Amino acid sequence: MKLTINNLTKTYKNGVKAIDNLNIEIGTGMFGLLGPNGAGKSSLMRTIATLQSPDSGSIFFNDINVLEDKMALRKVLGYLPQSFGVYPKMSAEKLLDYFATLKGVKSKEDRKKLIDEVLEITNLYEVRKKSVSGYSGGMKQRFGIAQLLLNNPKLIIVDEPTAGLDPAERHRFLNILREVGTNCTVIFSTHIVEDVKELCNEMAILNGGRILKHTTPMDATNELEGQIWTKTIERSELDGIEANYNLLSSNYNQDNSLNVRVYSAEQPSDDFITTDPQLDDVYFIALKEDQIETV
Ligand SMILES: Nc1ncnc2c1ncn2[C@@H]1O[C@H](COP(=O)(O)OP(=O)(O)OP(=O)(O)O)[C@@H](O)[C@H]1O
Repeated sequence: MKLTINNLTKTYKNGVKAIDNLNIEIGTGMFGLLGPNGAGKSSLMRTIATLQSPDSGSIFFNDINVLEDKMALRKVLGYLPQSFGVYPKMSAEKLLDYFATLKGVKSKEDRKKLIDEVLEITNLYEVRKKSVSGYSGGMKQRFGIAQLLLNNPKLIIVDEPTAGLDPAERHRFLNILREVGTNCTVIFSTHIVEDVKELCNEMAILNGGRILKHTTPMDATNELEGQIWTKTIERSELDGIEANYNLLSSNYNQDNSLNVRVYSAEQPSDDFITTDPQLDDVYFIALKEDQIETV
């Protein structure tokens, strides 16, 4: 399985360049697309999902020319948008039956088998008779996965699916995605670094419509070994640290002191100690370096 994107560019009518000459290759497995608000994640995903056209560039999924043959891609695509809109007052079972009919599953028996299967996978079987409009946020997201599984997709695109979920629901959702993502390409967008760490074997950091880094979570953190330094400071010292060092993040402790994390090839000063690099560090470094370059 291979998704290949070359020189993709999209500028909206208001002049915002949401995708800027983007090139990437994505293989089988869970791929995390990490980026801040407005980075272009949804624009990229909608373009891959054939819901909007780019200005230029090409997208291939295996041998399907996505921009030329939208229908061929749609047959193998499962897409969960950022917001699904309002669900009708219909049970999950009935709504899935409606979607399966739309997707061309003609036999009632086949539909029943398929629907039971996707309800089991998404842990919704017990609540299949309940109205989807009354589901919690997490259940709705799992229902979104159930509906996209109906056509046995080879390419699954999920746009910020964990936004707004409580920790238990988020966990349940990620576990389901992990299960369905073993034999296909799953592109998963998020601004939560932890999601990528937990779920993805490959990742890219996106900002300003460009790929800043394409890596694996493990390689990315290994690369920073020995270059992340920490110390505990008082709140009043923070401005000085920010002015003198490459500050990545600061977190409050219970006693209102702060733990700061600094990026430096050498020990910044005697009172800093090295610490294990985290994926957050990778993300902050990529965004900082991009900021410096674009200034
Ligand atoms: N239909 C549109 N018309 C004009 N500008 C748009 C449109 N959709 C998105 N944009 C702009 O394009 C840029 C990229 O937006 P996009 O929604 O793709 O980013 P994102 O990474 O998904 O952000 P978020 O995490 O906030 O959803 C932003 O500046 C956004 O305001």
